[in-house]
Amino acid sequence: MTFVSIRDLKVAFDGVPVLHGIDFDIDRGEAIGLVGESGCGKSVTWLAALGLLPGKARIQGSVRLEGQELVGASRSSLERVRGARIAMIFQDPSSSLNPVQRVGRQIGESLRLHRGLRGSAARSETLRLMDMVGIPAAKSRIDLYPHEFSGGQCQRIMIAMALAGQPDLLIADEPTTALDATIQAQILELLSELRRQTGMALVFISHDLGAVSAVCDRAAVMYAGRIVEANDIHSLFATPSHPYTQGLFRAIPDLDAGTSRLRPIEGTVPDPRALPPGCAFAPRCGAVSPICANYSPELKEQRSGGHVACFHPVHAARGVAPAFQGVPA
Ligand SMILES: Nc1ncnc2c1ncn2[C@@H]1O[C@H](COP(=O)(O)OP(=O)(O)OP(=O)(O)O)[C@@H](O)[C@H]1O
Repeated sequence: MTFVSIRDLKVAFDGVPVLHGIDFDIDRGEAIGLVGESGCGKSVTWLAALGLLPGKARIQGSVRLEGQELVGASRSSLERVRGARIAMIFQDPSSSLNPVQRVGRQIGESLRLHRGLRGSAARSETLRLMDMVGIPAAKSRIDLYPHEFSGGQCQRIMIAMALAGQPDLLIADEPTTALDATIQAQILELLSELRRQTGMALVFISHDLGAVSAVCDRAAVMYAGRIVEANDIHSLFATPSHPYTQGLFRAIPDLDAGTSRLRPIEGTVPDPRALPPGCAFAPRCGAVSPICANYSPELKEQRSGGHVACFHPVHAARGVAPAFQGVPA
């Protein structure tokens, strides 16, 4: 049975569609990246799946976790899934950690909630988790408050809280965006290592193709509430086919060639209330033709593998090495 299966997932706020029918599967233990500019629908996809959107959101379609339907599931069954089967970490740990509660207590609370651990069992498991996520001298720091840790260490504590429920799937929503480059690389390395150790699957949400390539097996590129390209990470980097994916690659600073090679995609993601009639990327696309202005292309499997939603996909090798292919040891 497919581990996670998302079919025709749609979300609208106050009657305005922001997600237009998302389809994808995740295998057990797989790491999948969701990439795209701000506002493309990366976060809404998962908040919808976990029942975390506000009441005004209208959700249609299906998200199944090993056959269990999550869309429309009762609050109590979603509460059982959250944390224990699917955990989520966010960009800014300081807004998710309670500033007036000791970190050990916060991790312990997750252990009590999801695994029923209390007292000395919870404390020793908290220490083990702090150690696992690389907090040095955990024994002497378990009773400190969040402000006594650095930003990178707070993100590690958030990861420890997420792991407390032994989830089968961790959703990391821009987990490194607020961190500087060295700490970012360390957190990416930690996520990859934890995935190897625990066998959990990972959804890594990011603007940053380089970071996605460092941790993911596969990636889906989103634009204006749709998946426009999906492929294994190697093929996506070698032969990006959608003009938007190509644009994202051109926007990566190429340190070897100097910053003059950086070419941002002109224009902005359209407002969901004023989407163009055909392909939503058409107004920004260099390969646009009349058909693009009138019809929205479907996501189709390509002969070369991978899926692309474009009337004019490109099938040439990119020939440019990604700026960031791995993390330093
Ligand atoms: N609670 C909400 N009410 C109304 N609109 C919302 C709400 N949450 C998200 N949206 C809209 O849904 C669309 C998708 O947002 P989403 O947060 O999923 O984008 P994203 O790709 O994750 O961007 P970012 O990288 O900035 O988080 C955007 O147009 C956003 O304005």
